Amino acid sequence: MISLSHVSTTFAARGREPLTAVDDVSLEVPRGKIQGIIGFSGAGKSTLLRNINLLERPSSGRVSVGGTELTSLSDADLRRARHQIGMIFQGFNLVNNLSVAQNVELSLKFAGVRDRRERLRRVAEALEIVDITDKASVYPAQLSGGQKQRVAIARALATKPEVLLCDEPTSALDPFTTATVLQYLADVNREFGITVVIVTHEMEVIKALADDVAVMEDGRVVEEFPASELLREGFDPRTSIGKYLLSDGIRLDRGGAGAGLPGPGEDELDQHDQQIPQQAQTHRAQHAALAGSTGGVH
Ligand SMILES: Nc1ncnc2c1ncn2[C@@H]1O[C@H](COP(=O)(O)OP(=O)(O)OP(=O)(O)O)[C@@H](O)[C@H]1O
Repeated sequence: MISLSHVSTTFAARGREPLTAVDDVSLEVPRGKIQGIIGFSGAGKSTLLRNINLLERPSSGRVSVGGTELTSLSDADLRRARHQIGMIFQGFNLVNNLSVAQNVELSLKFAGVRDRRERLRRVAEALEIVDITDKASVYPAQLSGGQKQRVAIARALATKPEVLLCDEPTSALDPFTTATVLQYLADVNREFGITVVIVTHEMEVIKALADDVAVMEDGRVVEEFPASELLREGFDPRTSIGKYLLSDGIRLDRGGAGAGLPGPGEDELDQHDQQIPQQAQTHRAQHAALAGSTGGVH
């Protein structure tokens, strides 16, 4: 689904040595998988993530998403291709003077969805997915961090992307809210088959969510392994940061629909005003609804 081939990104700064933030990285992320990218601060994780949708154009190498080589597209074609790639950020990046619904609608306007009724229908669907319909007319300042991130997820999903890029999506959130946001990401991945790439320095997030892990250091991917290895007794990562991943963390239920969170108890989450998604019926209905309009999610 995502293929990075010998990608390097160098930042030039006047009067200073150029800095190679991403150094000859090749990485394959199969369709429907959740790829974690982990590493200490400054390792090049965010730059690599931004290389995937060419928010940061690599200095060299090739980037393909869904069989399309983005690095060879014209600007106009790249703008179109980017609609299949959603992105969420640590700081949520909502527009403060627009309501929740208007924030989500904005991404559809950018994606060229001209029919207002179609936009509103898709806004409603996207808000349903993250159970935040009741906040549609509220402004971002009136939302908690977790609610803001759920709106950001809705905004990213509204254009029906095949890929969701997540740049430290839970770093600004407390552990309860983190678990809830991760559960939504796990659900979206499972229900819609969206391929997810998540950059984080939070080892617990990787252990809870990722299928595969790439460890970055000094711009390079120094180690890759399936996340399941982290649970295997005797697993011994080669790198020091890989070893650090072995510390305990949150566990999410990645199993069947309707499953709760085995990390914080459901009671605690309910008390925390962050509802676990109604996976079973709601998502099946939404999937059918989304799949029914303009080509479907997948
Ligand atoms: N636009 C830029 N111009 C110049 N240098 C940059 C730019 N963006 C990133 N860098 C540098 O590239 C290196 C990698 O940065 P990057 O943000 O990708 O790392 P990171 O692993 O995501 O770090 P963090 O976890 O702190 O966000 C850092 O040294 C950073 O200062």
